[in-house]
Amino acid sequence: GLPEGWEIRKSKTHNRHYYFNPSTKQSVWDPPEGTNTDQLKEYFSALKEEPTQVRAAHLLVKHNQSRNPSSWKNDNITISKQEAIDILKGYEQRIKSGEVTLTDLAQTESDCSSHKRGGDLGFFTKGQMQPPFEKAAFGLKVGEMSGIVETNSGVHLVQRLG
Ligand SMILES: N=C(N)NCCC[C@H](NC(=O)[C@@H]1CCC/C1=C/[C@H](COP(=O)(O)O)NC=O)C(N)=O
Repeated sequence: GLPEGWEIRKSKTHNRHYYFNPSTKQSVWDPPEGTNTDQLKEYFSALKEEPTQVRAAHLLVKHNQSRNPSSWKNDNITISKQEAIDILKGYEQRIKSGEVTLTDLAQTESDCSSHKRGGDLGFFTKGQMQPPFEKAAFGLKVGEMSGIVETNSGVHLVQRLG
């Protein structure tokens, strides 16, 4: 709901939002002339729903294109990305059927060192994890599990814990 050319920025120093116009380089604290204040209110209330940090567990299957194709399980991972996806699809079905939990399966099957903690990565804010993983984790409700997420580490299932 901002007039053409304006965008909302978050000031870290003042921990509040301001309005910036990249072409004129103007930055102001109050919404510029012509702002649709109802839409602005909706924007900020939606923003409040998005958490600043989440806690998530993941089950990672690495493959031969992974940035670090080795893990506690296997010091030389050679399976293809498609094979990794097929394996993860199998895990996904078993978790969805209620046969096992992601946490249990991650303990023995995840190629991440977090397997020791059932895949639990603890709380993290934006900017810490690779973007596709962050996008998936922040888009989940607590308890919800993602579909297959691809990062440079490999392919993952992600479950939000908190
Ligand atoms: N802040 C916390 N708890 N730890 C730092 C995480 C650093 C972050 N890691 C990831 O994004 C990958 C994908 C999601 C989880 C994750 C775990 C990777 C996967 O294994 P790797 O590809 O490294 O061999 N193992 C650890 O980092 C990154 N920016 O690289």
